[in-house]
Amino acid sequence: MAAQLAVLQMNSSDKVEGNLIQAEKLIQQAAYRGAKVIVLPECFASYAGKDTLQIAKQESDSNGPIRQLLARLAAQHKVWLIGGSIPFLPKENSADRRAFSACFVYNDKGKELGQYSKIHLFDVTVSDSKGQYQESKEYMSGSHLLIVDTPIGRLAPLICYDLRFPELFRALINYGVEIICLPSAFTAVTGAAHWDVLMRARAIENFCYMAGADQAGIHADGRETFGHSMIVDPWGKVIAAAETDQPEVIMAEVDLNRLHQLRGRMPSLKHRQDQLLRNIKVYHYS
Ligand SMILES: O=C(O)CNC(=O)[C@H](CS)NC(=O)CCC(=O)C(=O)O
Repeated sequence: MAAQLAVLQMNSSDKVEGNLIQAEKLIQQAAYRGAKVIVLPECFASYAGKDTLQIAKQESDSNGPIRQLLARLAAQHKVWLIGGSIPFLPKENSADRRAFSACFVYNDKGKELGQYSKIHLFDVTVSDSKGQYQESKEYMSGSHLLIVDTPIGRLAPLICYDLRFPELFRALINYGVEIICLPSAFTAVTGAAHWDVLMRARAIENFCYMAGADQAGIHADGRETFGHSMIVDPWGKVIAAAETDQPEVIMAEVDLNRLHQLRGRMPSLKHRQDQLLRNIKVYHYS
């Protein structure tokens, strides 16, 4: 059964209220156009602000206003929401000074199913106006994966920089995942160099759909994100992409029959030689 998957491209500021209005408008648009699953971008509620820990504590349980809004919108529009990322600090970690960057997932009845917290943190030097990124200053790494069985397929969220770690995608494929969602805030510089290639590579090597919801444009601290939100099919074809660097809804059909047909015709996932590679002999002449 083919069904609609949507990714939202946003330009989030450091003002929560305006961002939530932007997110709600785009969710409404996507639902109106028939989306069954909607993916929000990384830091959709607040980006490049100074409120990470404050939001993380406010959202420490499902009564947090942002988590409540996502649950309400999912039920109201009867859509699954892959909730981008928000800062999150569970009560048991309340003494910590850093948060998790968490993607909360909601089914179409508004039930919060769980969250994935970003594992790989972007401590990187980029030749842009910000230069030195140190995500680990504000965030801690997550330590689990989340997989949900949705009406359009078995789906898992990862977040942004995770895209550069192919082993993480393989771990998900080993559990039968068919759609990998990537809430992101790729920098304009590294996005221009790698976003398209990495998104297509992950889709090709795992025969999965890739749904990248990216931040776009200029943000509160002057940093620029790449946009180019896109949906890539299991053959590596970009089947839907943002046409602008403005907030917009990008949608495509997911066809699981085609995904499994492709995996059958090119069973590379079955041809893996993990066992051999684990104990492989290596001859190194220098
Ligand atoms: O820190 C925050 O406030 C929110 N998090 C982000 O914007 C994160 C870390 S700075 N951005 C990325 O991970 C970009 C990855 C990327 O661009 C790449 O892998 O090339």
